[in-house]
Amino acid sequence: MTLVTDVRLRRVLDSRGNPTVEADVLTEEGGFGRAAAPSGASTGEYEAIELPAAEAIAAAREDAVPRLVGEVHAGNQREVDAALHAADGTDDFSGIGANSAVAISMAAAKAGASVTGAPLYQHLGGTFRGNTFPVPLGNIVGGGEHAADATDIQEFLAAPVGAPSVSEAIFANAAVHGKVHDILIERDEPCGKGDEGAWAPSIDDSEAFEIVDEATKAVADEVGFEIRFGLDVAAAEMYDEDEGGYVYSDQVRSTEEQVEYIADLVAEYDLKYVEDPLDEDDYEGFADLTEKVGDRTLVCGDDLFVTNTDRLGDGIQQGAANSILIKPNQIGTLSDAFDAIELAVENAYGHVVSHRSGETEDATIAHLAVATDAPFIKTGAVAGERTAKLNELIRIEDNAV
Ligand SMILES: O=C(O)[C@@H](CO)OP(=O)(O)O
Ligand SMILES: [Mg+2]
Repeated sequence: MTLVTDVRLRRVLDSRGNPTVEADVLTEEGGFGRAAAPSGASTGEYEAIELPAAEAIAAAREDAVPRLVGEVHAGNQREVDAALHAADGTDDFSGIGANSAVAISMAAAKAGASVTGAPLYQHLGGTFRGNTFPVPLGNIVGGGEHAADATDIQEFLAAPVGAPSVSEAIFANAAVHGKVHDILIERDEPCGKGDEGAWAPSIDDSEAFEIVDEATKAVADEVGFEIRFGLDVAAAEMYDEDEGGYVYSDQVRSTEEQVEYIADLVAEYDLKYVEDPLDEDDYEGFADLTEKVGDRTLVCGDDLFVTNTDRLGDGIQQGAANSILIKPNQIGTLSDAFDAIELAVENAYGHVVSHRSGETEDATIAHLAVATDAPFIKTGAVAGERTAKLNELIRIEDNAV
């Protein structure tokens, strides 16, 4: 019923204005799915390889499309993703590009869903999904690789943990984003936005903590539920062995100092979430910090784990982090992302489904989060390519997909 009859690939724009891969998958019975690959800026060293879009498309047309058309069923995700791996022939998707792979993998899932008539989250997660929703982590202020002359820490993320519904959580994050703008104007700190729509003022991290703390508290008072906040430190981008550790604008912190610094921030601001607080090779540092603060906050591995079951397995063994960021394009297929989620869940690690800094209107990750009962989703607070996912969550909640 879902035999693939055609796969079409094209270059489209991502939110940074770069070309990315869009895939259409067509099946018997008129099934159709379309999806596009996102793209990172603070990419992890161990991620699957993204090729230039034109190159990825040419390679996929040559090697993958013949293994898909007339050969696999879009409704059988493992069959589709195994064909992508076989076509690629490497262990990091450097053959056809993780961007071609993930676009085809997600488009096939949508095509499979369209034939059965089920919403994508239900096709992926089964009939018992759709009643629980992730807490959206909303990027409010940021810098790092996502904006020049802004904070050292890449993302300050609102976490509306007490929201009674996902839509109220989403609107609360937008309100925090608006409140931060008001405070910045009061402080005479006019600014633009970074790649994900977060404010990117030329302030230091300590001022950003003050402002985000004030804004989350003010909005929590207005809406009447708890809003905490968290960070993506993206520490691998700061780490420089030759400099002796983590290079901030005003100082260099050794690994021990970095662990202490983050633990102090968790205590002082009651942080709900800390992503990539240490370098992507430092399992030990992650384990130290998790030991110190893991009972009160989520310590999340993004560049550390890169949605990869081998790296997550190592982390579980060493007690490094207590949650994993899930980015399908880091690993190349939905099947691989599901494997990482299953391993995490089996080991009581939380999973946080995530966008990339370069995004499209594609809303697959909203469905992936609901399908897997993810406790959190990180997909921005404002900006069209971010609201595409947030508004899809609102529609899923409203049974309108
Ligand atoms: O570090 C991150 O978590 C992501 C998304 O916020 O950024 P990028 O896509 O640039 O890796
Ligand atoms: Mg990150």
